[in-house]
Amino acid sequence: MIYSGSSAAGEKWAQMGSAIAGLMFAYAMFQQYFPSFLLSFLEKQSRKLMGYIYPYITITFREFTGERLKRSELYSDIETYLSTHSSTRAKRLKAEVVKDSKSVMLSMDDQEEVTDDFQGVRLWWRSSHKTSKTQSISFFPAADEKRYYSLTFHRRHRDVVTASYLPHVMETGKEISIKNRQRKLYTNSSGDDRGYYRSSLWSHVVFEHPASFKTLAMEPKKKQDIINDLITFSKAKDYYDQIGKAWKRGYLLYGPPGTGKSTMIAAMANLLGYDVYDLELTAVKDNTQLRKLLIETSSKSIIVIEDIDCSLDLTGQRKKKKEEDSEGDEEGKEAIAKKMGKNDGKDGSKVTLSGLLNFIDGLWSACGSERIIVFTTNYLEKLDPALIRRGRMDKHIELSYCSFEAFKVLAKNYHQIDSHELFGDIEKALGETNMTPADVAESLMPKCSDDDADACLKTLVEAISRAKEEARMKAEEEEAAKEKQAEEEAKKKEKQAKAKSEKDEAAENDEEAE
Ligand SMILES: Nc1ncnc2c1ncn2[C@@H]1O[C@H](COP(=O)(O)OP(=O)(O)OP(=O)(O)O)[C@@H](O)[C@H]1O
Ligand SMILES: [Mg+2]
Repeated sequence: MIYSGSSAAGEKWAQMGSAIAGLMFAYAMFQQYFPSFLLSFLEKQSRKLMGYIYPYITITFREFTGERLKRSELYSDIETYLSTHSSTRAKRLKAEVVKDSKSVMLSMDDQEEVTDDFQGVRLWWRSSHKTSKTQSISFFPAADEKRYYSLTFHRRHRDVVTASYLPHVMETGKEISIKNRQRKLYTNSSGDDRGYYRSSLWSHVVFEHPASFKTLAMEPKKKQDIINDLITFSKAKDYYDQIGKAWKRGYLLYGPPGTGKSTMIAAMANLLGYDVYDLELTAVKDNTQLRKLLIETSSKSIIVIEDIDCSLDLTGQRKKKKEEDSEGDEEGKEAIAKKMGKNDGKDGSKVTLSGLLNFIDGLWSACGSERIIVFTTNYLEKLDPALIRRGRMDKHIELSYCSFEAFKVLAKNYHQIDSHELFGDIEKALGETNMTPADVAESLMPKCSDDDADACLKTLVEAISRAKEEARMKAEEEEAAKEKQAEEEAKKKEKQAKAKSEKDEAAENDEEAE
């Protein structure tokens, strides 16, 4: 239980404060007139005396610790813990919006004091801040103001506080923040777009994509298989520890445009409650920046690199490598990739294949945990085998043209129907034509308020037969082009043969004349 700062405690502390001030003054007088051995004796005794009359211990928890001014996790946990425990009691509160911008989290304002009871122990929490007195101009406005929480308790409860109370605060704080977590969609901005020095490499917006596995059009068995894989991964911390692998998993989503690759990433994030880091490789300066970006990602996140084949000329690097280096050892790879990196400089990014491979599966990839890396591509065959080998991309998922099973999911999403007389025709037509789920979805979407399921399904049947006709014409055109090419080649060959025979004849005539 937490109560707001009781006046009894306040008075008690005020009295103690004046007693201490008196002692300090007396101590200053002693320092002037007494020899040092007597001073140290008196110091010891006064400390003992202080122990009797002021038996309280205070622990301070600062907001920022460490060199990189990283916000202390413990501070955040305490803040969240006190937000639920103290907001009903404290009189001055700060408000912050959380979770889908629908709820507000209240936390203690500065200089506010609350008390908490834990296993019969009374504790006092106080939030304060110190403003730096230096006159220097700072790049970091936040760094001048140092916030901290102080926790005061009787020294006889020291063991309870350190062994049970603080872990309880951390655990409860973490639980509450997971519940309130507002998920984020991050993107990496190029260096110039960023604000002042030392700001994060990532910028973010709230992640609110409505996609889910329920609405994703796909064969049910395949879908369930992916869901099971994801859930198993998210619960496998101990297993990954046991087998000595970093707790991460790579997915490669491939298939033609409009088959639901991006939609599936959103569904994955929604299923697991992870943040999404959409990594734009072309905006990454070099391999060092790529590593920094990786370090700055949080756990419980999905790192996405869309259209990996377009992001960098990775295959080109590898091909060159193969030409120049037949051994295929790791060092060779590094050297060639580095060389190619120089060439890449002209289009703004110096990220190399080697840098990317290290990002996914190197030593640095193990810092942080519970991360999923997803690559998407339209052309699987364009990718370097090193990039998509198991361990880097553990699970390869093909998203292909709309099957009848996938269509049924879309029909249910868009019109809440499980069957219809047109389903038979649609099943037959979809079996004969390649149509993406995006195209099917577009036909199923009502175009005016009068459009019902009947109308939309008819539109779809028409769209499929149009697509079939287009595909037939395209195939015919291709066939005609092929025939034309073959004809031209035959003509060319004939011409060459004729020219050769004429040349031979001329040579024979010359010989005869001689
Ligand atoms: N399998 C699917 N299930 C549900 N909707 C889908 C599916 N595939 C595509 N769509 C719909 O089509 C649109 C495009 O899909 P999406 O962006 O996921 O395709 P993509 O595979 O990422 O394409 P690209 O390769 O061009 O990036 C989405 O808005 C979505 O509504
Ligand atoms: Mg996409």
